[in-house]
Amino acid sequence: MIIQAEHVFVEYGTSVVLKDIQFQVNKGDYLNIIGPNGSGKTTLIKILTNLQKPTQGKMTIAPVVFGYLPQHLNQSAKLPATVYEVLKLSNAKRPSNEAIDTLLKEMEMFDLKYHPMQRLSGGEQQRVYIIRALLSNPDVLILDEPTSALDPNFRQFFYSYIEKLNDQGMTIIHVTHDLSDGLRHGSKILELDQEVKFFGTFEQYQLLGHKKGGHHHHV
Ligand SMILES: Nc1ncnc2c1ncn2[C@@H]1O[C@H](COP(=O)(O)OP(=O)(O)OP(=O)(O)O)[C@@H](O)[C@H]1O
Repeated sequence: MIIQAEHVFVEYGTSVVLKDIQFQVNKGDYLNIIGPNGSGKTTLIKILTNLQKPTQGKMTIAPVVFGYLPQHLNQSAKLPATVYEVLKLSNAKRPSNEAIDTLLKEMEMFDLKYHPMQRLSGGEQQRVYIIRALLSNPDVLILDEPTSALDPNFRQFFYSYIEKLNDQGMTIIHVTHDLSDGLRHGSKILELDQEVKFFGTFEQYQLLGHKKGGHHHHV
C-alpha cells in the first residue's frame, strides 16, 4: 500500500472542497484522477505531495520517492538556463550525464541540450520537465495534465513510455480531463466532484456505461 485516504476532508472556511474521500493506491497501480474544473483534483495532489494537510481525516503515505510533473510550467522556463542546466542543477539527485543524455535521446531532445529554456517551444519545455521528473527515478510518478502542450505523435509516444515504466513497477498517478489519454487495461479511475463519484477499475467504469473518451469537460 502506497497511499491510503480515510475520510479525508478539505475545507476553506465554509466551502468544502474535498468531502469524505476514501481510496487507496498500491504499488504498480496506474490511477487516473478525473473530474471537472474545480472538483478538487489539484487539492488532492497537494495533499499527496505534502504541500497541504487535510482539514479532517487521515492520509497515509508510504515513505517512497515521489516524482511530480506539474500542470503549469515552471517560471524557470523564462530563465536563461539551458536544458542541460535545468536537468542537472535543478534536480536534488544530481543525475549523471549519461542518464541525462539517454533520456534526451529517447525524448528526441538531444539536439537541444545546450539551448536556453526560454527559446524552446511550449511542448519542448514540457518534454524537459518530463525528463527532469524521470531523472529522479521516482517510485510514484504524478502527472498533472502532462500532455496539454504536446503534439499527438509525442503524446502517443509519451503514454507508451509511461506504460513501460508502469510495467516495470512504477506507480503512476495521472490527472486528466480526457479519458482517451493514458488509459490502459487494469488502470484504475478515481472520479472526483468534491466527493468520490467513482473508484474502481476502468473495466468497471465502462460497465457503468461510461465510454473511453466520452468524459468531456470544459478545460
Ligand atoms: N487556497 C484556496 N482558498 C479557497 N479556495 C480554494 C483554494 N484552493 C482551491 N480552492 C477552491 O477549491 C476548489 C477545488 O480546486 P482544485 O484546484 O483542487 O480543482 P481542480 O479539480 O484541480 O480543477 P481544474 O480542473 O480546474 O484544475 C475550487 O473551487 C477552488 O476555487
